[in-house]
Amino acid sequence: MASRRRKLLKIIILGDSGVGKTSLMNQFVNKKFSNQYKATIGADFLTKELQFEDRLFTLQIWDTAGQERFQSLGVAFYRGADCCVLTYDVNVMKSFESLNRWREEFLIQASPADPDNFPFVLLGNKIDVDGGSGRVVSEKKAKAWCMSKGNIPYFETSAKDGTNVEEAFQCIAKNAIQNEPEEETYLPDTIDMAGSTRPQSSSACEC
Ligand SMILES: Nc1nc2c(ncn2[C@@H]2O[C@H](COP(=O)(O)OP(=O)(O)OP(=O)(O)O)[C@@H](O)[C@H]2O)c(=O)[nH]1
Repeated sequence: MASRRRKLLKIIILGDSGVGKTSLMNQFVNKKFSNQYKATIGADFLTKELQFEDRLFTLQIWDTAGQERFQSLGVAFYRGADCCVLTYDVNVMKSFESLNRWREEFLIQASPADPDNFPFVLLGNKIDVDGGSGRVVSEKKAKAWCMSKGNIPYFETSAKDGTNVEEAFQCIAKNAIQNEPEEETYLPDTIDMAGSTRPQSSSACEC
């Protein structure tokens, strides 16, 4: 039987410590959420398969450490990324103010061929907290920032109740697919990736 090949898409999630990067990834891949906080050390990834227009893809989603003392990622880690997900907490102004730094850091480390057109997606997380009464970053302010950076797609999410998580990752996948060059990285169908989960299928979005 002919082996079908899956194209590998590398997604990197960046943002301040505690904004919910790990939780967003777990909600998307495993449909699970935990209230407990466990700091990410270095980076960790989960994978998920998806089908888009008759082609199979494997999303390799890298969750990185927000805490400076746990950041130990070199240039090699960032290279080859197909989409970068910037994340902040809508209830914490400092996490929003850090976005410029995270974006710059990514562009320096990954040095994409066309930095002006590299796909970023912004997630404003924890919109569920206190029914939204404690938020300090308005949607308008976040969208203005996105516009100033070349119209980055923006989603307001809750990793806790799942609001917009599927939609956001569909958009992330679509942007990653569009960014992937003709020379593609493929995975054989039989590969067993350490640390990965058994993914579910889904299709990409219109974003
Ligand atoms: N209410 C609420 N809590 C959340 C949400 N997302 C994450 N949390 C909580 O926020 C805390 C931090 O979440 P993490 O996902 O570990 O944050 P992180 O950005 O990965 O943190 P680092 O590993 O330090 O970079 C945990 O206690 C989560 O349960 C959300 O959407 N709503």
